[in-house]
Amino acid sequence: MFDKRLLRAVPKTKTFVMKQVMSQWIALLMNIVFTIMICFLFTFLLEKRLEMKHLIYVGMIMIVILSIRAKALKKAILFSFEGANLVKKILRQRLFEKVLSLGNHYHEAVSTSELVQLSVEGINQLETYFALYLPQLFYSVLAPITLFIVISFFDIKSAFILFLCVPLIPLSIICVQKFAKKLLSKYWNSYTTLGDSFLENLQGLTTFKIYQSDGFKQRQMYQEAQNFRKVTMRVLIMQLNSISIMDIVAYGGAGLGSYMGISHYMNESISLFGALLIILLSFEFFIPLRQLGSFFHIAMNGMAASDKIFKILDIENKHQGKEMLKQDLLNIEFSHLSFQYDKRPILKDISFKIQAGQFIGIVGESGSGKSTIAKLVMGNYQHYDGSLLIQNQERYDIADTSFLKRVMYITHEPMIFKGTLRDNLDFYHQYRDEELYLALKKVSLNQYFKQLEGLDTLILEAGSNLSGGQRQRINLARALLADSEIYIFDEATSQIDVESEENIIAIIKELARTKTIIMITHRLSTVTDCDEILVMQKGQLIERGKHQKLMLENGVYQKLFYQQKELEAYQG
Ligand SMILES: Nc1ncnc2c1ncn2[C@@H]1O[C@H](COP(=O)(O)OP(=O)(O)OP(=O)(O)O)[C@@H](O)[C@H]1O
Repeated sequence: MFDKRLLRAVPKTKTFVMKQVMSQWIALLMNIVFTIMICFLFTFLLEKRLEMKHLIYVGMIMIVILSIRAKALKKAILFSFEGANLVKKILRQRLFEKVLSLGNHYHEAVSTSELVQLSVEGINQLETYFALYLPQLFYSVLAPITLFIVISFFDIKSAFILFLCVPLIPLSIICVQKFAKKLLSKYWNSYTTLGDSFLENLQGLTTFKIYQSDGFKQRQMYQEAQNFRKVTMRVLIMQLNSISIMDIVAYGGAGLGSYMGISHYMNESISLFGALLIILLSFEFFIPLRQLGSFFHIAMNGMAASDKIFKILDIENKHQGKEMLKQDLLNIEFSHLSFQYDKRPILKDISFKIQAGQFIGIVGESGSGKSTIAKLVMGNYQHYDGSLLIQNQERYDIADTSFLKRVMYITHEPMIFKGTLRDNLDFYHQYRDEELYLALKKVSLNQYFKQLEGLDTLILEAGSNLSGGQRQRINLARALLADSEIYIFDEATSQIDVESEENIIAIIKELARTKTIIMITHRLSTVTDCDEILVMQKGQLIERGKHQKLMLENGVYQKLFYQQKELEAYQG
C-alpha cells in the first residue's frame, strides 16, 4: 500500500509524516473526549439529572478540548504543507540534477515535454501522496486501535465487531490497486503522448499550414485527445466504483456498530451512556479509512507518475571525466576512431590531428558524419572505439567544465532568449557596454541596434523579431565575447541571407589568425584558406590536405568544388 522507494527517495519526509500523524491522533483523542462529554450531557438529560453546574463544567471542558483540537489540526495541516514542499523541492531538484548529468543530450533519453509534465504535474500529484495519503495510512491504523480500546471499556463485543469490519476497506483498496496501476500507467502514457504531439504540432504549425496539412494534424491530435479522454473516464469510473464500495463498507460498518449499541442497551448489557458512545464513535471508526480510500486514488496517480520519474532517475549517467586540462594550448587528435549510433556505423577508423591555432575545414556530403565529429569533440557521446585525445588525454576522462569553457560550438540554430539584447549577449552581465558594442560592431549590428534601444532593445521569444541572419550574428557576437580557444562552426552560415553569410565568414577568417577553428560546411568556397581540409564520405575520411593539393587530386573534393562553382555561376 505504500511505495518504499518513494519513501527512500525523500527520507526527510518521515519526520513530517510522523508529526502529522501525531497531531491527527491528538485531534482524535480530543474528539473522543468531546463525544464522551456529549454522551454525558445526553445521559444526564434523558435521566433528568442535568444541573446547571454540569452544563458549566462540561462547557468549560469542551472549550478547552475544541481549542486543543483546532490547534492539533492546524499543526497537522502545517506539517503536511511543509512535508509536501520538501518532497516537491527534493524531487524536482533530483530530476533537474539528472538532466544536467545527462548533458545536452538528455532528450535522447527522455522527451522535453514528458520531463516538463512529470516535473510539474507529476510531482504535484505526488504531493497528495506524501502530504495526505501517507500520513492518513498510518493514522488509519492508529485511529481504529485507539477507538477499539475506548469502546472495549463499555462493550467489548461491539468493539470487536467494529474492529473486524475495518480491514475490509484496505482489502478493497488492495484489490483495486493492481487494476488501477495498469490503468494509471496507460493514463500517463496517453497524457505524455498528447503533450509531445501538442508541443511538436504547435512548433511546426507554420510548416503544417504551408503544406496545408494542419487539418490532417488536427484530426490526428483530436484522435489522441479522444484516447486521453477515454482513459481519463475509465480512471474516473474506476475511482467512483471503488469509492462506492468503500462507502458501503464504511456506512454499513457504522450502521452495524449503532445496531450493536442499541441492541446491547435494549437487553441491558450496557448503559445508556455506553450505547450513545458506541453509536457516535462507530462512525469515527470508519472515517479515517474512508478518507484513506479517497486519497488513495489521487495518490495512485502520483505513484504512476513516480514510476516514470524513477525511470528517468535510473537512466545511466554519462561517465563524468575528472581530469582538468593544463593551461597549455589544446591539440585535438582522432586516432582510429569509430563510432556507432544504435549499432549503425557512422564514423569508420578516422585519424587526424588538429594543432592549436590551425584552421580546419570539414566537408562532405550530407550524412557523412561531419557533425558527429564535432559532437564527439564536445563530449556529447562517449561510446567510441579508438581514441580522441585532447592535450594527450582521452576526451571522456576530461572534466566537461575544464574543456567546455575553452571551446565554443556554433550551429545553424542560434539560441536566442526573450529579454534585452544585453541579456542575450552577456548572461552574467560581466562585460562593459563598450565591449558589447565592439562585439556588435564586428558582426555589423551596432548601427542597427543603436537606431533602436541599443543594448536595451527588447528581443522576443526565440528572437522572433529578428531575421535569421541577425539571430546568427548575435549568436556569433556572444561567442566572440567568450574569447574561447577553439571555435567549431557547424553549418553556421546555412539558412541565412548572403550579407550575413559574408559577414560571418569574414569574421571566422579573421578569428582563424589567433584561434583554432573547425569549420564544418557544405560550401567549399568557404574553406579554401584552411590549413587542412578533411573530406568525409559515408563516415570515412577519404581525402585531406590544403585546397590547392586537393584540387590537383582529381578526387571527390575537386569534383564537388567544380559542381558548386557551376551551380553558383548559374544562380549568379
Ligand atoms: N542522434 C542520432 N541518432 C541516430 N542517428 C543519428 C543521430 N544523429 C545523426 N545520426 C545519423 O548519423 C549520420 C551522420 O550524421 P551527421 O549529422 O554527423 O552528418 P553530417 O555529415 O553532419 O550531415 P549534414 O551535413 O546533413 O549535417 C547520419 O546518417 C544521421 O542520420
